[in-house]
Amino acid sequence: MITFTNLHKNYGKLEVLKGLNLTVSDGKITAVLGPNGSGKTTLIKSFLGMVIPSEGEISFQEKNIKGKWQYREEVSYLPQIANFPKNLTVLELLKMIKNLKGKHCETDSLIADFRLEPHLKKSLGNLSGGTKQKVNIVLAFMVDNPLLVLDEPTSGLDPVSLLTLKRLILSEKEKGKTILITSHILSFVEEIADEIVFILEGDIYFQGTVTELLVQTSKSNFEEAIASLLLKGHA
Ligand SMILES: Nc1ncnc2c1ncn2[C@@H]1O[C@H](COP(=O)(O)OP(=O)(O)OP(=O)(O)O)[C@@H](O)[C@H]1O
Repeated sequence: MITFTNLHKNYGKLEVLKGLNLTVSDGKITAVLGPNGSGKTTLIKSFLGMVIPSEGEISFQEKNIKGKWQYREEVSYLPQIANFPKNLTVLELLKMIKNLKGKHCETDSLIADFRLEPHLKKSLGNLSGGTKQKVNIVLAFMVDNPLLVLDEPTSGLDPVSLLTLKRLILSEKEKGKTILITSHILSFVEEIADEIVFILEGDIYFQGTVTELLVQTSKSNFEEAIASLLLKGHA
């Protein structure tokens, strides 16, 4: 379980998170939604220790994470933007990361699932955006960790790869893992998420299931329900 309590984050004068309170339950897929710039990545990076909150507390499995790093060994993270070294090949990068992890890493099935074999000997700098994202996905899923934090994993993927990713995430959930995800692909979120968290104006504007969101917004479909939340933010 991850708990954010009274989380504030300012970048200079810009107040991004304004006393946010959120609990992310174990064994569920929780999707964090919100307009561009609402603070989704900031929230995720605060949990990972990559952004230092201005105020507030974050705990993981009931322990405050402040100043700690060991908990990160239980977390697999897919960053929104992967900055790969351009001159390495895909295979070289995978080998390097496997060595650094020092844990068992399972890449063969992921490479096959995402049809990456033809790209293994290519330099990362020469890959298309979608293929780079597939490498990013392999890196995030290759270690068997109980918590997966996925920042825009759908970015640039074609429909077949999107389906492969969806199946992969659901199979990880079946193993009892906790998945925290951001995505702007609403059909994807609607299909996989157990819990929707909508961030607006620096705080949680809605938290609940898709069905609860439809009831609260009096809309008949998920897209319209999200649009109505977004429009409130622009009102
Ligand atoms: N290191 C930084 N320094 C200054 N401002 C930042 C920094 N990181 C993020 N911001 C600003 O904080 C706000 C929230 O950014 P964040 O990336 O968390 O949003 P997001 O909800 O993930 O957006 P998107 O949907 O576009 O990915 C934005 O206005 C962004 O420009």
